[in-house]
Amino acid sequence: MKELVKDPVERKQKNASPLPYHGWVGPCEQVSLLYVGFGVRDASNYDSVKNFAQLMWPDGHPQFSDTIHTLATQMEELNKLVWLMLIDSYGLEEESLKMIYKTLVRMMKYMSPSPGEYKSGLHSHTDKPVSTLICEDQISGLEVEVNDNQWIMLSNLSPSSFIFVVGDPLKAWNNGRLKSVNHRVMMSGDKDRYSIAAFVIPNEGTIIKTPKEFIYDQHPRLFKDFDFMDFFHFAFSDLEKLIDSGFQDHFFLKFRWETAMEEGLELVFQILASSKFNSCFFHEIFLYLDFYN
Ligand SMILES: O=C(O)CCC(=O)C(=O)O
Ligand SMILES: [Fe+2]
Repeated sequence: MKELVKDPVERKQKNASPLPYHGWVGPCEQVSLLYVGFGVRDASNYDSVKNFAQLMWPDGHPQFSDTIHTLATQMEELNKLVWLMLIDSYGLEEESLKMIYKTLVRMMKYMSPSPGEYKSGLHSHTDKPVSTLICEDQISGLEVEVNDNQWIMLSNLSPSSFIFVVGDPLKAWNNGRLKSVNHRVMMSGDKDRYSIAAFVIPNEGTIIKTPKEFIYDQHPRLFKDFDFMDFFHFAFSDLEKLIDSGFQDHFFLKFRWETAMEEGLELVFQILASSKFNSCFFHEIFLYLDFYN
């Protein structure tokens, strides 16, 4: 990533895409003067990563391609695991959350602000992809809105922590039971922050539908079926919509990769099965969930 950021602008501009938030974004007023991000669509496919690397470096940087491809593949698996936990906790069939998608990997650098400053690195937003996994390089900065305008910073994450963020389409899928959290990046101190996020981007033509099991008298349908790509383009067509999309509220789940299988699954099942709770600590696992019932 450090090498990428040093590339000349003309080369970074080659990381372009017709899809929103898929390409290079340099420091700018709309996002943040501290933000730099690169995107690799379909990053669990080796050729996509190789194509990206060939655009960025004359020698194609095989080590970069191998690393990002491996990471993307594993993050994709981890995301599938979380989806399975969700489906299972609701007692649904796997089919109920099945879609064809690509994993978009974004590599981000947030530059440290001037001494003494506490400055935005990424404006507050909810995620438009179905779900997101984020890992960071030990420099904190990611904040979550837990109540109206009350933010908590996710700090001291272990190097093996991943943060799972529910996107607006996942909230729509389960009729608003899971909340898509409003989050942002705030920078202070003298160290730059690096993070990598894997986003689930359904293929063209995917319709997000709420299964009938989530719709009943006390919880009438909240969202119409919608075409993911239409929504995605619409959400990015105007930055204001991103900042205040009305999809606020919370669902945040952070857990250790290694423990996810054993303790994590168990715990998540238990917690999802019970309805009244706000937060819960268990070993390295932190869950922040807020159900409306
Ligand atoms: O870099 C991070 O920690 C968060 C990035 C993020 O929220 C996003 O790209 O949607
Ligand atoms: Fe985000």
